[in-house]
Amino acid sequence: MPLEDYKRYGRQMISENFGLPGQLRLRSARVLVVGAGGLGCPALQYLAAAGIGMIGVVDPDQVDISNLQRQVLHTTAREGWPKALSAKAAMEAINPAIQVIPHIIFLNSSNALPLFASYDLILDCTDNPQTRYLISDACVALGKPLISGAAIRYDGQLCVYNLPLRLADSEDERGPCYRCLWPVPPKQEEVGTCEEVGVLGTVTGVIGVLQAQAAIQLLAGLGPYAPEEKAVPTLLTYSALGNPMFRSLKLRPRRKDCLACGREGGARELVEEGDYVAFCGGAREDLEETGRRTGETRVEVQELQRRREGAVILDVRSKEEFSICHLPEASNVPLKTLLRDPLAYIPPGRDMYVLCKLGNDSQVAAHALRTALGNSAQVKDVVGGLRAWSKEIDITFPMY
Ligand SMILES: Nc1ncnc2c1ncn2[C@@H]1O[C@H](COP(=O)(O)OP(=O)(O)OP(=O)(O)O)[C@@H](O)[C@H]1O
Ligand SMILES: [Zn+2]
Repeated sequence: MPLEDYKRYGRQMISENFGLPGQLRLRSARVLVVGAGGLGCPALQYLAAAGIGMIGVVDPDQVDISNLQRQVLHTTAREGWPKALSAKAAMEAINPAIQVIPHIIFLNSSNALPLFASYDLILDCTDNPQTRYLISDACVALGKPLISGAAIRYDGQLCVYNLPLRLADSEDERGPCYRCLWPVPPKQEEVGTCEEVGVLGTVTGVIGVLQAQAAIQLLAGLGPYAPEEKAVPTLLTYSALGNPMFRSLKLRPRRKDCLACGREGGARELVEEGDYVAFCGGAREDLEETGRRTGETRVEVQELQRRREGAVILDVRSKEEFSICHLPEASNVPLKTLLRDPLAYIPPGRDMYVLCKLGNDSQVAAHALRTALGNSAQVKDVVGGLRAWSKEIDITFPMY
């Protein structure tokens, strides 16, 4: 090892059971991180600092200002850069001795297997179910451990799938895979994204750092991953608002009927079939596109602008979103509250405009109101919501 590395990594090398062998294992390791977003950034930052010899970064996306609250490797000055390149620049500034390989691609069933083959360990730092199933199947097919993280709102999860249970044994006994735990994908309407329901930067930070921690421990053979230990696969859950904040659940063994790990060659077949989008319920419609579709009772923001004085405007966003910005004439009834008793919110005989951020929730609300009224055209929803308002009517109206 170069002399200066003794100085750079000294504090971790002197930790119990780490030593020079631990550092050399990190140095010769190849780790792939899929997603350089909220989870990927903190994970990559610590993997780079700890001296993982080769780190691959997969992300097709570009840095946006709305990412910076949690995607801590990116900077305001690098807005518009591919995230993989921005992450590489930040990681090399921390540690020039490591090799960072950017892959500016969307991971899919055609590129996953050849890409994963050159790495020892995979971190799933993505944010959608179809990619999670793909990554897991590819890891099972190639026998790679998968360190999976997830975070939304104030909550997060960490799990090591396909975990080699006895690192010292040649016998390939593994813990469960992602499909063993989640054989059926979540319903699309239950999959809230960070854009829709929010996430705290510190929550993705906690989980991303734990992913890096698990990677370092696995590679260096520390704690439950020490050669003489038998690893116990667990699911760790974190809730920033909870008490306790952390809970650890011991996982059941692999499912014998698992489509991926329960039969020889199953995982590879699944990857090759590449049916992930359909399996997870088909493509999600683009929010803005759905919001643009017009119908009889759907009005454009220009009509709302003309009719706003004296009109009844119902804003169905959450109270938190309403508190960020709203039209002065609007009153706030969050969608969930409205759906419980739509009739309670209908003003007798007056036109009502239903409004939300993008024009999706307002359609659901307007439909419920109309049904409660017996299909009256009195209720109109605003196409494109407040985003359209801020683009087309008032550019000083804040968009978040
Ligand atoms: N199949 C995939 N291949 C490569 N990267 C992926 C894939 N799926 C998701 N990602 C990346 O994972 C990252 C997840 O980051 P994060 O959850 O913080 O959300 P985001 O997409 O950056 O932000 P927002 O949801 O607020 O728009 C994103 O950068 C995204 O591009
Ligand atoms: Zn399985």
